[in-house]
Amino acid sequence: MATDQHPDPAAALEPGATLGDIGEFALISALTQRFPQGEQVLIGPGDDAAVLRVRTGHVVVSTDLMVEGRHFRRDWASAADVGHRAAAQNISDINAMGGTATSLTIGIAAPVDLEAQWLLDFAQGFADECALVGASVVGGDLTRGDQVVVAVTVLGACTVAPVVRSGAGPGDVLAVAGRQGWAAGGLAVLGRGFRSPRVLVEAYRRPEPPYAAGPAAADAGATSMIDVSDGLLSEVAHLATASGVRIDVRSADLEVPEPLHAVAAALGGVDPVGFVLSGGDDHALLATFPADADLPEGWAVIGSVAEGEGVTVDGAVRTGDTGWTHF
Ligand SMILES: Nc1ncnc2c1ncn2[C@@H]1O[C@H](COP(=O)(O)OP(=O)(O)O)[C@@H](O)[C@H]1O
Ligand SMILES: Cc1ncc(C[n+]2csc(CCOP(=O)(O)OP(=O)(O)O)c2C)c(N)n1
Ligand SMILES: [Mg+2]
Repeated sequence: MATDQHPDPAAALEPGATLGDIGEFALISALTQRFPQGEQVLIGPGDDAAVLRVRTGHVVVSTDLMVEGRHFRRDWASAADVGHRAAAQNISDINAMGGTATSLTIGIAAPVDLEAQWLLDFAQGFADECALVGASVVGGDLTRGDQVVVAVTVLGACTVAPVVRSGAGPGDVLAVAGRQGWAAGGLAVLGRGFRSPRVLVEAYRRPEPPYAAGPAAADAGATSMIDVSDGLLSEVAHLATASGVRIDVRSADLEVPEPLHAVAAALGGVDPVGFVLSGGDDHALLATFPADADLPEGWAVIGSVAEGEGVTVDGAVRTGDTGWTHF
């Protein structure tokens, strides 16, 4: 529902045309034309704020930033990949509460000499990822910056009570859903200047969070849940701390895909399980369930919850990397 319509500059975009060539309002128009509006949207992009219809008694909200050079590199991923990732990492936080994303806003800072096509491809990737869960981009902001920075806010809804980090209890099992460690393998490969194994590089560029697994876990009685953005062990530690329990991860139960073995060998014989234990960026889900719960499809047990505190791997505290930290 854009009210400030301009001709779509993508239709006649000169090759290499920059943001400076196109101008702010034509760019906003071109961006919003890529964002279809769902039936929950009463007023979408184009006014001072969006207006949404709320179906449940509560709204789930999360926000995440992506900074060029830190979360992505334009020479390592296409604009569409970065768009997919920006949407995915936000939608995943709603998934990790057991909810479903409904609407997102997207703030973008970008250099004046950035190719306009990059921004439009980014928007298309973002919109395509949102479409996987039926969410709409309902607004945003556009400003000049020295590097590309993307700030996304996502709103969602839960049909049952949200699954928080603090509900794990002794006797529960720890389970994972989705790929874990693949993106870290891809990042390691790109960091060494290689482009294969392709499946890992693609996993880094475009994560595939298990969007159905969050609501399914909530329905199945999950006692706590979190998504893996930083690293499996550091996210398990968040569950353990918030819940006041000790969580043990059984390394033999972790799936280590074949390409990770190949990368680990190529990197001089490092332990491939390390990618799974401390890798981020895949947005797998971790949840605890009562021991007698029927785990929904896609979930696999990888550990157990006991009285105490902290995280152990095979009963021992693991020294070394547990996940990404910014400071
Ligand atoms: N600048 C901030 N102001 C307020 N709350 C914040 C800020 N940064 C992080 N938080 C909150 O701290 C919690 C942990 O943040 P974070 O580690 O980024 O979680 P996630 O991995 O789910 O994105 C979240 O509830 C988040 O909303
Ligand atoms: C170019 C590049 N270098 C390194 C990484 C790895 N990396 C950067 S931030 C991050 C953790 C997740 O980001 P964060 O901002 O902490 O997300 P949040 O936990 O708030 O969801 C990881 C694994 C990357 N994705 N891209
Ligand atoms: Mg965050």
